[in-house]
Amino acid sequence: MPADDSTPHGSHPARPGAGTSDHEPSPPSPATPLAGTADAGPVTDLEDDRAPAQATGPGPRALAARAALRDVPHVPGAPKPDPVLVADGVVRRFGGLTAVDVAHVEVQRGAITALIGPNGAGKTTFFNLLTGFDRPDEGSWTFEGRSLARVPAHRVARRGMVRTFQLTKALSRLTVIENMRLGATGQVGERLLSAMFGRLWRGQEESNTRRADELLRRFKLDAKREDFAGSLSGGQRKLLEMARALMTEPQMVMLDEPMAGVNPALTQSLLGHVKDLREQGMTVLFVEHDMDMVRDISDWVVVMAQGTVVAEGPPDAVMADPAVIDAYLGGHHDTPLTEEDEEQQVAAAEAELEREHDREVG
Ligand SMILES: Nc1ncnc2c1ncn2[C@@H]1O[C@H](COP(=O)(O)OP(=O)(O)OP(=O)(O)O)[C@@H](O)[C@H]1O
Repeated sequence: MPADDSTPHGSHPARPGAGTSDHEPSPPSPATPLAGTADAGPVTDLEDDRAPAQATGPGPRALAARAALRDVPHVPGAPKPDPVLVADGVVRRFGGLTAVDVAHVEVQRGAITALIGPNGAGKTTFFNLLTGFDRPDEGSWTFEGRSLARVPAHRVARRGMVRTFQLTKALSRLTVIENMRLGATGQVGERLLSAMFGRLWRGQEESNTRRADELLRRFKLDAKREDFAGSLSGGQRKLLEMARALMTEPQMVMLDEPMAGVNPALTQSLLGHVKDLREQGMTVLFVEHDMDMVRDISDWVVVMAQGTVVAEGPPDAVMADPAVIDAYLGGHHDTPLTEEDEEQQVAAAEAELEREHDREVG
């Protein structure tokens, strides 16, 4: 989704690696930051982004999340030992197209789960449904055991499940601190002005500003506090989106393509912050095309294709799964034609040529 897309839905080109952004300052380090960085701890200083990744190893919560998932079968819809989010029979149709048809999926509490799949697989639509930005035709889902069906987005956020929201044009024209304050309402995209000036806001302004400033310091955006959000680099925007999502102190954070448009200079910082969310006890579900990031930080991967979940498992197992390779490359990519098929195809083509010739002649 482009940074200025004002809708929660967008279609995104496939990205084989961390993208670069025109907005981003040029990276001082030529090293590929995603290579060999598994579970480096959170980077706490922008200067550190330019240093080689520290091999600090997985944190205690990362180890716990992986241990908890160790015996979960690698099958679509696999039950988890401690699911925080459970979806059942969620269907979304657009006219004749079934964009989402998820029979059953569970997201493990305290883990980082990646939602991957080829373009058009239904990932963003599923995300929008879960977070109340869109309504399904069928299905139900629960968060912390409570139904979220028909709960609007701002209430979903208040219940502890937030998603990052791309910087819309309107948000780009607000300062960084104003964006953070909007995050405190739990819903950035909706009722922008009433959230800014309404009565809901006034009483809490001071504590919200304190929290906003703390988060800006943590995300190294405090120097940008009064700058227009639109002036930030691609990577800084992603940091702002994440910081803003944390204003409501959520239990679960949904990240929509956190690496899209991020220059390699900031990827370490972003990866560190996502891992840090897990270390603070949050559950993370993210949609991402960048497979290096998926491999690096995920405890579990859910793969969608044509609206359904086609595979689940830890990153390495999932990426070696023929069903996943098929989903990405198309079902017939490596099926060689038999001699019979080939003869039939040649015969059909010759017959078509003959018919065409006959039409032209007579
Ligand atoms: N509002 C809409 N109206 C009509 N069709 C839609 C709408 N939103 C999504 N679709 C269609 O639903 C399907 C799933 O789209 P979706 O964007 O959810 O896929 P995705 O997996 O997120 O893809 P990408 O990785 O490209 O973002 C696509 O065929 C898309 O064209």
